Amino acid sequence: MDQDAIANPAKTASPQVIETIGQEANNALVLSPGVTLTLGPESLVIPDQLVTRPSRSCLPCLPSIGAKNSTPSSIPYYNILWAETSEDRSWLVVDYAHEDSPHHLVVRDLKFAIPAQTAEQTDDHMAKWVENLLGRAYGTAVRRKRAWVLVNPHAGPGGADKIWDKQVKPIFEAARMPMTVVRTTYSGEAVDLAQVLDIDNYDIAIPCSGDGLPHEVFNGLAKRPDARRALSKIAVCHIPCGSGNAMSCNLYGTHRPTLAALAIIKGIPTPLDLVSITQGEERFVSFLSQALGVIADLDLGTEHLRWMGAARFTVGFLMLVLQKKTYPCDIAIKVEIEHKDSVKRHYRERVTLGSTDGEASNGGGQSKACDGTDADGCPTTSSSPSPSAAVDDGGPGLPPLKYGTVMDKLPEGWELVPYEKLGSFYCGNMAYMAPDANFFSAALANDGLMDLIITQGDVNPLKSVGLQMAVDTGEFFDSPLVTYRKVSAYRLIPRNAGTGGYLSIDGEARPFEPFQAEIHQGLGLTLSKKGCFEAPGPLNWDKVTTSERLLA
Ligand SMILES: Nc1ncnc2c1ncn2[C@@H]1O[C@H](COP(=O)(O)OP(=O)(O)OP(=O)(O)O)[C@@H](O)[C@H]1O
Repeated sequence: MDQDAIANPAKTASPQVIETIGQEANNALVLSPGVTLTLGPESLVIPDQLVTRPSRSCLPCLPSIGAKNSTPSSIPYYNILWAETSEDRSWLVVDYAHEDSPHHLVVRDLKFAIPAQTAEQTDDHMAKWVENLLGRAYGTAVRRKRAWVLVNPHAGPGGADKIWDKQVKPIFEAARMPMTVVRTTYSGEAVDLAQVLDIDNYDIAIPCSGDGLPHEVFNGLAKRPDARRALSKIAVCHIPCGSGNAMSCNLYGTHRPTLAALAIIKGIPTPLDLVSITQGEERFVSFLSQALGVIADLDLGTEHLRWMGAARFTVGFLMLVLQKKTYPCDIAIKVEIEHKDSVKRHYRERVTLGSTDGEASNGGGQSKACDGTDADGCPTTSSSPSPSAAVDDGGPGLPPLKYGTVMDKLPEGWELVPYEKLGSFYCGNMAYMAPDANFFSAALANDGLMDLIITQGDVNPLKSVGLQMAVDTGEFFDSPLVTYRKVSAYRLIPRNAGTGGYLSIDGEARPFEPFQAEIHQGLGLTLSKKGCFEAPGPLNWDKVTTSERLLA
């Protein structure tokens, strides 16, 4: 076969009717003798004749020349975005994402001609082959999800417009996703837009932003008269363009926009717990975290140090711990799992071990809130509801509040405990709060529980620094300086409310005033890679088994 024919199989002298090979009828697509596209176990195998390798660079430290235009010898199914034939079946196009550098993916087409002589069974075989390929590429993920995209041009360090245009949009286009794109023009616009969104026209919402815009989208959906349907119909996703990007880290295990885009294309629906917050007369939802104390001050109180870049957090942290700053407040907590060992056990029981590769996944869909005494030994949630609490009437709006609002009398059975020397109150719904900041390592997507961390402020500064470093090493959970509990509701009253202070909810500043929180299991919807968070879980959580065995 001459070189030209290899490059363009349509030019082969004697066109071949496409045939099948062996028993794997729909796995092989023969383009001409010896040129076969094969559906392998994990990837699409490209015949040697179509593989083009980049020329090697003269210096090992430089990328190979033409790397972007090369065709690999196989394409993992996960990277395949779409495949289709032209109407006359003379062309087959396979679109795929190719990670040609550690920093981004490039979308490219693989085009080649099918021999001219096509019979009816050829058409049929080809359609089946393409369907087979797409089936392997998408698994149970919905193809061509209809996306409502929001781009915040001011997110994080800037550049969300460019990230969207240059890196993300081409990948979504290659996956043939129908899209409506909106560029936000003012703060709060995403709330307004989500409130009136025609939810029957879309499957997913994709903020290209920090964590602020997903917070707004959840809240816009939550404000609708049909809030429950809207929140369970529209999967709120995230393209990371901010500086923290917690949502993307947890759901897709990355803060790189192109990898997040691919994870969204292949993502599977995952119910997500949402937390109702009441403050004054207001009720809104939180999907990520609530913080008061050192963490909130670091997040919101170091704006004046922004010129330092990421160093502002280190400098701000050192300033706070040297002052041994404390944040006196009163807190009533509806604790569901009190001890760290029980938290680990709860986590472990909801994690399913991958049967073949041993990979752990905290399989959210099966999880169940501890709302009664069960095998876990979880305490019962027997507190009497507050006067304004209502029985869930199954109405279309947000679920009624079991424990009323912050304006109500304290629910029966709740006790306000004084925390004179609080260092940090940090409540989380997801594990990572930023890349490499896995604060809530036992968090599950929809166990109907919030993870609550409390630390004291009057700690030796060196110990505080060590504690911060323990977040990086994964030893934070086990630190004796950390109280880690699973809770379903709480009320927090800062002592010096109204005097200025920082309260951060999903990373956004809220008035430094009393508020109450209550979780709703699986009220929201998102897409994740495996139906759970991409976080490793508490260190040594398997050791619980050993101690339990010893106890037994
Ligand atoms: N066009 C706009 N002009 C001003 N503010 C906007 C605009 N669009 C969105 N916003 C607001 O920007 C705020 C922050 O958004 P977002 O989380 O996307 O970025 P970020 O806070 O910079 O991210 P990070 O906290 O990770 O650095 C949100 O409250 C949102 O309402």
